[in-house]
Amino acid sequence: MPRQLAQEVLEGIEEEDAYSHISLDAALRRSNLDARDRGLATELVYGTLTWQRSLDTILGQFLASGVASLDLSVRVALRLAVYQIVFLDRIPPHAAVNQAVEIVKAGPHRRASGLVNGVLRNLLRQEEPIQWWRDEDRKKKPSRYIGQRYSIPNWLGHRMLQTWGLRHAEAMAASFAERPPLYLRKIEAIDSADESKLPEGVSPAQFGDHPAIPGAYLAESIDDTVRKGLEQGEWVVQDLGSQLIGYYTGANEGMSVLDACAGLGGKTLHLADLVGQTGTVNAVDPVQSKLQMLRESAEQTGLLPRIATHKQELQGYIDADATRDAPKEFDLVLLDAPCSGLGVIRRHPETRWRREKSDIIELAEIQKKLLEVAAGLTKSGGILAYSVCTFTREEGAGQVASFLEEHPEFELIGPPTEGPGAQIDWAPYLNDDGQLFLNPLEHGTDGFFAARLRRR
Ligand SMILES: C[S@@+](CC[C@H](N)C(=O)[O-])C[C@H]1O[C@@H](n2cnc3c(N)ncnc32)[C@H](O)[C@@H]1O
Repeated sequence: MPRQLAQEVLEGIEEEDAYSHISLDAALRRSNLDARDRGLATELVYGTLTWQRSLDTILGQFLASGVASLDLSVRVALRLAVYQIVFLDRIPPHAAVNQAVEIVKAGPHRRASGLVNGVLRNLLRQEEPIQWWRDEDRKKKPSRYIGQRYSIPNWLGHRMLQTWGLRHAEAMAASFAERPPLYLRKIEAIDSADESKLPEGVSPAQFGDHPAIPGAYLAESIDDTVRKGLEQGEWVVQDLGSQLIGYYTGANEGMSVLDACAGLGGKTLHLADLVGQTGTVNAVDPVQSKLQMLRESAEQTGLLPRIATHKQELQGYIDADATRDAPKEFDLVLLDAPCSGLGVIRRHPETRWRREKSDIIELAEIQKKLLEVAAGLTKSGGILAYSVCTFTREEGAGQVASFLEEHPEFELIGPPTEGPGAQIDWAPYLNDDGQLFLNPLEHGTDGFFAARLRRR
């Protein structure tokens, strides 16, 4: 059953451009799989999507006409089986082959089951170690080498190479292919570090021997106790990097905050926590379904009274009818801008195959426009915090540098020295300019960039 579920989810992702986390969540909710099988189905979906390029290279060695010529359901069944055979060691290879053959027999292309059986049996018969990259490319064609070995497009390999050099780029690319840890945030736990009541398998999140991040916890899995805590709104699932952005903004008791691109509200809830009962958070996003989910989580966690939502493009927030009476100047504006999302490809592996090089330029243009609007909504003496979940310079440090050139009324400042964010030892997370740079290799978090600007 878990393989069948993974097959259906993967077909949907490719056929309908669906998002992996949304499709998988929905399929798991419809199924009656137990915790172990849910774990396997999740591993199969994310692993197969992440390693798709490598799986296709391996399959190409056994298919005269290549992988692209196969029908979708056959291609997916083969990828799933190869992922289990080559990348997982707890599944007997023959079980993976038999399941793939059964899945194809039950599908629309049952005549291809012989081909599937033949290809996979040939793979099992292979005596040399399976390799999906060429060692000699490391020196001669390093972008291709990184792309092939770590299953990313060559252009992305090239980007990483330009940013970090070969050795570091390789380590980064490897870390981007790993499964991300599960982080939780305890609601209203900013000042409490009561570890005695933690459920089993949940421990405070910290970097090396630096002090633990208040309210942040690492969980081995979502067991019944954690699930209950999530349902009762005591915890939320939130990556540690995203939690650090909340603290980095400098949000503090009593502030009026604008969360200019609120989305599902991961950061909105944290900001609402940080501003306390006397503060407010206005959350803007053009997508109604996201704001609806934001409101549901805010209700569940008891934070809704501090939050106002506005279904609006930020550009329209300033003068639209719907927001005529809403505040137009804030102590703190967080612009968590739409971006290429290359820092979160562990969680959304399909991004690797959907993003194109040209997207980065287009997104940087959008971010530039949004920054202009966000700046206009920041009070004199107030803070404009800018963040993206990617590592490209155009969308991060480069974007901020060109904003500062055109806006002498803003200055770049380091991490907060007051309020809850001042409790954090920021040294391990900052670049030379005091901007936040987080990544899975060094910090175990998703990849984020953030900068804090003060209106003079
Ligand atoms: C990076 S996501 C935000 C993630 C969110 N802050 C969180 O922590 O969960 C960017 C969001 O910007 C929204 N967006 C896109 N264009 C926008 C615009 N013109 N004005 C405001 N929000 C916009 C998207 O709908 C998306 O939800």
